Amino acid sequence: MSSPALARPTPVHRAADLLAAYLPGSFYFSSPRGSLLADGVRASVRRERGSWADAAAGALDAAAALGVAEPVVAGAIGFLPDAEASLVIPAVVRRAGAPERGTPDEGLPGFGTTSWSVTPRPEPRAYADGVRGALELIGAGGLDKVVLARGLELTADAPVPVPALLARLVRADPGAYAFAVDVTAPGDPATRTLAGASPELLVSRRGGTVVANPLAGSLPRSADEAENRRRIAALLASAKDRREHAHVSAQVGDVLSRFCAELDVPAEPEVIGTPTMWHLSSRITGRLADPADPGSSSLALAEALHPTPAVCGTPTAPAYAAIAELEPADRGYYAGLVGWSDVDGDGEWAVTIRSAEVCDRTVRLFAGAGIVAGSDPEAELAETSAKFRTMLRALGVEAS
Ligand SMILES: C=C(O[C@@H]1C=C(C(=O)O)C=C[C@H]1O)C(=O)O
Repeated sequence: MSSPALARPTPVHRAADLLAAYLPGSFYFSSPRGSLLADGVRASVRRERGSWADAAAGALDAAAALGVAEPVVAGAIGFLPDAEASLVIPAVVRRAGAPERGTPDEGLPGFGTTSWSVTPRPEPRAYADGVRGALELIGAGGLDKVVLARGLELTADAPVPVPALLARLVRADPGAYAFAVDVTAPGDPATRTLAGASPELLVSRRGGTVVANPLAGSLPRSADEAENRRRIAALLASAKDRREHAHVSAQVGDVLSRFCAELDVPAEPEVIGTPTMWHLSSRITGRLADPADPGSSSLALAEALHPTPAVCGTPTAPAYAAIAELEPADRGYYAGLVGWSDVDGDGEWAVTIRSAEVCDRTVRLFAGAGIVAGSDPEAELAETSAKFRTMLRALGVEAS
């Protein structure tokens, strides 16, 4: 329960208006809790050493001292420990409710006339070989789970309209954590944007209440409802998927227990669906021991949790090493985190999966799958293909 001093003003904007006002260079983030659109840069958050959360707290305090009402830090952090990050204190922040569900499809911007060239990196066969390599590392001991990803590089015949892409992502799944973040790096030929619709909440914090919702253990969604019921039952009954999931919920629970006075980790996962996938899911809730501690901000919690075994593996260090050995490309912002955190420490951070980096006519995307003893290389390859569909459909590359 937040005290009156912490209460946010009622949003004055409609969710659809915020989405329509997004332009490349803005920051957009929507979730079942609400939407946020941020424009302009009051300050960039930089760190020499130490955590992003400490750097962000310093920047938020400096903005508050200058009289900025309710400053927010917003942006994304890449996968690797020393990865690139794009975190700013925006000049203007607008908030609205969650995206409305069931909006009619007319007026949905399309990519109808765009033709694409699609290059898998690596080739699907090489990915399946990588999964075999991961199974060997697991068999040798010291590694229980590793998440292996593969990439696609797409080139369109015209610049990709990121506002249309974002609108299509939100329309396809209004319950997703949808985002678009400017991640332009020095040397990029044009604005580079990370956009996506993630099903996975890394952590959210409101007052003293913390929620994390790790996912692991997946099957593609079918067009046939009877088949979907079979798949949901199969996922719940699969010992391999349960093991894959248990690594994640245990680690997330362990990390949050360091911050929480009360913590509820469900004994059993449930199944959640996206328009393209089914996932085993654990909604973990807790109450912070000391919500006033700056070390318990939503960004500090997110950094403590990242990378969970949902995107890296268990134990973390050998999983990082296995990814460096077996994945040919740097993940960039994929499998990192995206979100916002305010001056009270409240905020939301999602895992940057089902995402792509878009720069002019090129799109780079990744999808991964968790490998444990008993994983089948062909099934893992098929799982990554299914996970690509979230972005490919939104880009109009693949018919739904
Ligand atoms: C790594 C991805 O997804 C993650 C891996 C999952 C799995 O292995 O079952 C499920 C959901 C995500 O936590 C991805 O979408 O690229």
